[in-house]
Amino acid sequence: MATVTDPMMAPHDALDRTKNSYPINLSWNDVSYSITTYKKSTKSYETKQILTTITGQALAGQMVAIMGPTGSGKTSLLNVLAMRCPIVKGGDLTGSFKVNGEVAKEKAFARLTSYVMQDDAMFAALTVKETLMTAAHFQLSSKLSDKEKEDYVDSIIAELGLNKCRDTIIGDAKIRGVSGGERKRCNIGVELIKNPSCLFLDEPTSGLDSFQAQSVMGALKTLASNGRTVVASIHQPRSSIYAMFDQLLLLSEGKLIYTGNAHDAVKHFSDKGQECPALFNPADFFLDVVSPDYRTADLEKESLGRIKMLSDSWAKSSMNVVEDIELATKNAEHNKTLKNANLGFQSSWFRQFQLCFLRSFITTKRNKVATYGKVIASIFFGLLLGALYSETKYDQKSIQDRVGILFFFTINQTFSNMFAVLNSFTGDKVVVERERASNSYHISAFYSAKFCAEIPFNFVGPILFGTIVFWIVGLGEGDFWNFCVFLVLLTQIGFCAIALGMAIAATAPDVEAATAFGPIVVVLMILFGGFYINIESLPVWLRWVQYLSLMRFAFEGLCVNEMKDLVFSCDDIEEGGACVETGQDVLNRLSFSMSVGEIMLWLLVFMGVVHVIAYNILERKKRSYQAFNGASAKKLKKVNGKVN
Ligand SMILES: Nc1ncnc2c1ncn2[C@@H]1O[C@H](COP(=O)(O)OP(=O)(O)OP(=O)(O)O)[C@@H](O)[C@H]1O
Repeated sequence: MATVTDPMMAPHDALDRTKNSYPINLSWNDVSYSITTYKKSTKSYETKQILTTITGQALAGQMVAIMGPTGSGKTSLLNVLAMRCPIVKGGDLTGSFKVNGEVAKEKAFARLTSYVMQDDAMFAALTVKETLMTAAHFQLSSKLSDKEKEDYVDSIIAELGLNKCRDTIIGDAKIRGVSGGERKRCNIGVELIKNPSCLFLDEPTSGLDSFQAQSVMGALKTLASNGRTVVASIHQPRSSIYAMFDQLLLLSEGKLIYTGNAHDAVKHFSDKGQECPALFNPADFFLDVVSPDYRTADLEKESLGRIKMLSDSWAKSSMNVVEDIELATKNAEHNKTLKNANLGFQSSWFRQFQLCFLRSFITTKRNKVATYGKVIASIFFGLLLGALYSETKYDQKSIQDRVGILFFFTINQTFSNMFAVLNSFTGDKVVVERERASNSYHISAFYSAKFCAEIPFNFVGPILFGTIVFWIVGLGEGDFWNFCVFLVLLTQIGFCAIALGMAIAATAPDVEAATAFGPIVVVLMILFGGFYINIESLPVWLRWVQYLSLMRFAFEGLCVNEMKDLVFSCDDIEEGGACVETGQDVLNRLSFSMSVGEIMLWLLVFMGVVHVIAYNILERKKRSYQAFNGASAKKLKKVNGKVN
């Protein structure tokens, strides 16, 4: 077993993963959680009671199961115990929760604990080893060598039985990767990296077959045996898994039915007249007894009556108390650790940037279809467009051709860059949320790394496309300097579009919302782009919108670069027709009056402002959690005027 420096303590305090130096004992009393919402149909406030006066404890060295039928409040209770109950409007959390007999600070507690969510949030293109190594670089002290970190990761891989798939990518619905069980174990491995003293797991066996479930729970039991506190919500454990649990907390309809020694539960139920048949899995039996049965009115009445009897009798039971004082005395020393836990980051900002950059870069690079597809499509469309506009000369017809092709460049450059980042950035946010909860990095390091990693792959295609078309069509009179300015403008437009994509992705709650909102933004920018309607023709009260349109200035920049020195022949004009003799006349007609330098500066400012907005949105989206004693219920009162 690897020995590694404890991430929370002095860097040279050796810590053996086979034992836990900082035991954590949790106790909670009368925990209730409700959500009050305003129902338009009844025009009144309704309170949904999710948890009702839950009392219990989870001690170091124990594996605790939170069981109950679906919707009984398992995840809600787990969130409360992990101090990660999301703030919901109208949410009210009351009761007390103590760590080693004392009230704990959320950040310090988060440092010593890990939470394995039900949905595995990892980068699909990274292998199991790369995923765990990245977590190790984020979570372990930078004073450890890479070799030490690798040994540590290898020990976790071995412990979780992931050796066979260590170099297989995680995968997702689109790319085939590791199996569901391996994915789940890898997710647990990520949370084990910081060597937590206490581990919360939401349905760790969901989606696993019976054998895989047994092996995952076996690994967790070993962790608990090493002095850690393991609390897991679990749906229907097989009997051998149930036998691993030391404590059982059984819920039904948000109420406590039993909490205490898991092996005494059968006797407790028997005392209440609910006899578990011989050779029956106790877990199955408990769920049968505490599940409401809505099939018929009679069955519903009978089952709800039984649940009420069981929960009422438990509420009156003398076992339904927790001794905080005893826990506090026992663990006074360890509370120093909790108070003095190092809340800072384990690696420098630059290292965080480097790791986030590498991860994003690898992710994009491994998406070969998209990467090579973009290059091939750029060459193909470049040649096609080149062929289409190859007859463009310097006559009057060519004015429309030139303006048209430049607006096409503007749309293409904005669209392709923005949409590439919309998808990838929105997907990344789920992982980022988990990593932020474990204080892995500054969000600024992630944000800037993501932007930089997007550049190379989104850069090549459009530049290739622009180069082919420029030379085939003979834009800018084939002048090399003009070509350089053209490429700089294309690059700037691409950078601005990436920034815009990041801002939309940061705002949108998910990929669907981002891809629905993205086209609306693009269409608005096209309308105010100066091609379909002259900017001088815009209603005065709407003119300000043009300053928000990337395309308006991008298009002006490309037009000015192309047109400023051009002279057009009037040979193809019919007699009496008006002739536009110079490129400057075209610019005047389009109401474009800025110089290329001014436009480049404007694009730079646009990009900077969008980045600042996007970054701030992301920064503010950090999840905050519900405090005890109804802080957010007051919020509802304030917002809506009254609470029932
Ligand atoms: N934010 C919320 N707003 C309204 N109701 C909620 C909210 N969160 C949870 N609930 C409700 O609280 C109850 C308990 O939910 P919870 O997810 O804790 O149950 P669970 O036992 O984990 O269920 P499952 O086994 O299906 O995951 C459910 O009826 C759920 O609909």
